[in-house]
Amino acid sequence: MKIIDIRNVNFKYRDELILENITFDEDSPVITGLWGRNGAGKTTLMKLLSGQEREVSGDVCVLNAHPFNNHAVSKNISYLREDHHFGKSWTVKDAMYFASLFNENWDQEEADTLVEQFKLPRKKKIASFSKGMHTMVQLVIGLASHSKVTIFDEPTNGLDAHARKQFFQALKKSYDKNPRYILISSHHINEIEPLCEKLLIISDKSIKFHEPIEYFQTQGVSMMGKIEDIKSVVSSIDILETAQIMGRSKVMANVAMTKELKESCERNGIQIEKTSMQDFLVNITS
Ligand SMILES: Nc1ncnc2c1ncn2[C@@H]1O[C@H](COP(=O)(O)OP(=O)(O)OP(=O)(O)O)[C@@H](O)[C@H]1O
Repeated sequence: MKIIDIRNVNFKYRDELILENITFDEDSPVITGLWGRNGAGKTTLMKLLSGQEREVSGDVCVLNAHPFNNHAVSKNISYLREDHHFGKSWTVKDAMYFASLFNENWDQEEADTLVEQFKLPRKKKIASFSKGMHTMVQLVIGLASHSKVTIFDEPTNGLDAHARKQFFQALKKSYDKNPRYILISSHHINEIEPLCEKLLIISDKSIKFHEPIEYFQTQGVSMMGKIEDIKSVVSSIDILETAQIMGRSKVMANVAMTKELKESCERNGIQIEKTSMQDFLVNITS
C-alpha cells in the first residue's frame, strides 16, 4: 500500500491555478521536508493531503483513500498549523484529553513527557498562553498522536532557539520509536536538513524535486575563475548565476560536487566549493 499517491493534481482558488500537475508518491515511512518560496503552494499541498481542500482534477490518494471529507482516512492524518484554535476555556489537560479521543495511536506517555519538557502549565487556559506556548501545545499533539501521516506546517514559527531544538529532538525520538510519514515545511532548510531523509521542493506551481537529502548535499557548486575555463568544465545550461568579482567570474552551477569535477577545476585553476543548500534552492527556484 502506498502512503501517499498523488497523480496529475491541479488545484485552483477561484480561477487562479495554484498547483499544476502535481505527481509524487511514497510507500515507506520517512521524514520529508517541504520547501518552496513564499506563495509557492506548500500549505495548499498540505491541505490537499489532509483532506481540507479538494483537487480540481487528478487524484489525491492518502493511505489508499481520497482524504477529502473522509473521516475513515482523515482520522489517521494529523495536520498541524500555526492558527489552530482550541476551545476558549481549554487547558493543556483538556487539549490532550480531546486529542487522545480523536487519535487512535495516541501516546499518553510521550504527551506527558513533552508537556514536561516544554514546561507547559497543565491547568492554565491555553487562551492565556504566549504565541510560542500555543504552538508548543500543537506540537505535542502532533507528535503524541503518532498518526500514520503527520503534517507540520512551519512548526517552529515563533519558537525560540531552545524550543526549536527541543522540538526537533523530540520529533526524531518520536519517529525512531514509531516510524511514520512526516511532512514538515520550513523556510529554514538548514534547521530541518539534519532531520529530513528527503526533500520535496515546489516551484512554478509544480514539484521541482522529490529526492533523498543526499542529492541536495552534493548538488550545487560555486566556482571562481575565468569564465571560459569554467565553461570548459560545466555546461552553460547548468549555470544558475554569474557574478563578476575583481575581474574573475563567480558562477553557481547545478551540478554535483564530484571528485572528477574537483580534479578538472584544479587542472584549470578554478576554485570550487559546495554551495549551501539554501543558496542552491533559492537559485534553482528563481
Ligand atoms: N483561501 C485562499 N483564497 C485564495 N487564494 C489563496 C488562498 N490561500 C492561498 N491562496 C493563494 O495560493 C497561493 C499559494 O499559497 P500557499 O499558502 O499554499 O503558499 P505557501 O507556499 O504555503 O506560502 P508561504 O511560504 O508564504 O506560507 C498563493 O498565491 C496564495 O495567495
